[in-house]
Amino acid sequence: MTFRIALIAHDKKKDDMITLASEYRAFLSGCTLVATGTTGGRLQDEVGLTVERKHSGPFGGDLQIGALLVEGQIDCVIFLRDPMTPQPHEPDINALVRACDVHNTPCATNMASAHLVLSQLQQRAV
Ligand SMILES: O=C(CO)COP(=O)(O)O
Repeated sequence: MTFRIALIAHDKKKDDMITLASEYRAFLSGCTLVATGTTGGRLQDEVGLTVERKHSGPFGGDLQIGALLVEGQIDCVIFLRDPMTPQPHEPDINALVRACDVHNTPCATNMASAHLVLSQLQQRAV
């Protein structure tokens, strides 16, 4: 079984995303991955993952991923949000998280929940 996973991280959480993706690299390399622009670029360059890159978050990337999710093309969202820094595209961020709730799609917004979700999916993929 293969999963379609969206990976997104705010700037101060991008190092955490790289750490997370490196830890789950073997599993993630067997998944279909989509990411916002800058996050996706780092995942490609630093972890060697193949990632479909959407626009950067402030330029609509969260909305693009939200649209895919609404169309049933995303199984899980890992969205490492920065709760300490105001974001210019806060409405887009809220729209994506809301879409996850509307469509009952797992959405991990911090490292602890991301580990739980990815380890569970990894087990199911075997
Ligand atoms: O802002 C983001 C999510 O809201 C992330 O966008 P980037 O991956 O392009 O930095």
